[in-house]
Amino acid sequence: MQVLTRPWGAMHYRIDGPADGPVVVFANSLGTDLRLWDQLLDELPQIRAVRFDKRGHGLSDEGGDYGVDDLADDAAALIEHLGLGRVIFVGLSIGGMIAQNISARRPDLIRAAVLSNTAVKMGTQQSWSERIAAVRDAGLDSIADVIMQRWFAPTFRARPELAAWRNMVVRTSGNGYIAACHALANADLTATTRKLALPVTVIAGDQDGSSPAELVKATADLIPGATFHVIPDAGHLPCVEQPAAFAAILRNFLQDHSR
Ligand SMILES: O=C(O)CCC(=O)CC(=O)O
Repeated sequence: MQVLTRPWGAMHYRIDGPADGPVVVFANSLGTDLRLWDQLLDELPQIRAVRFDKRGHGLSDEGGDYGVDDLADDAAALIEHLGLGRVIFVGLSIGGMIAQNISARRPDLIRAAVLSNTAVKMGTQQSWSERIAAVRDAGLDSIADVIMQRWFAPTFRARPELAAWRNMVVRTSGNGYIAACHALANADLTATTRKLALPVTVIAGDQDGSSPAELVKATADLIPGATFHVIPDAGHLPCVEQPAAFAAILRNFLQDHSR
């Protein structure tokens, strides 16, 4: 078990893959922990994968109130602590906001970025306030079924693994989830993301109910030179539903941009 001590508490992380593989750092989404990337990493045994549980998720401490800047600072601290040099950074949803933010603020640490199912701004103050109130009043269990509908296409929702993904959401700390909702409500990365000056590829799912493909494409269109891919038969977590398709995109991107 590996932990980096941050001023707010313990941040859990994990490293897999060969020491001489291209280093890829992964940031996960709201209500998921670093197991989000398990299926994808089965497809990519050649990479050195560094994953972490952001504050309030997985095995990390809750970490109080924070914004996307703070989450990006946590990722930067991990990259520096491990002496990883300049990495490829892959982030999904709020993890994709971390990827945009760290790419803009710490280009000394990021060689290229993959933005999955994310945008410069997600949701509205009202939608996040409603979600925060629901979690505060009735817990994550009360919204878990609706989340599963946004996350997964119907074929995946019929699979037995659905129960495990639902459990992952329900077992997330309520305080941790609410703090991440506040960070999402307050984040608008338009000004910095449109000035990104590194290679970026952007991935959407054609059935994403949380960050629809058009929203994701609008962010891709803002970034000079960014490429854009839509993965078919995938909702909000294409690395889970279509790991081979996601891995093919990442493999090509790594070929062009690692070392
Ligand atoms: O997944 C995220 O990080 C935020 C977007 C979202 O609202 C996901 C969901 O539908 O729960």
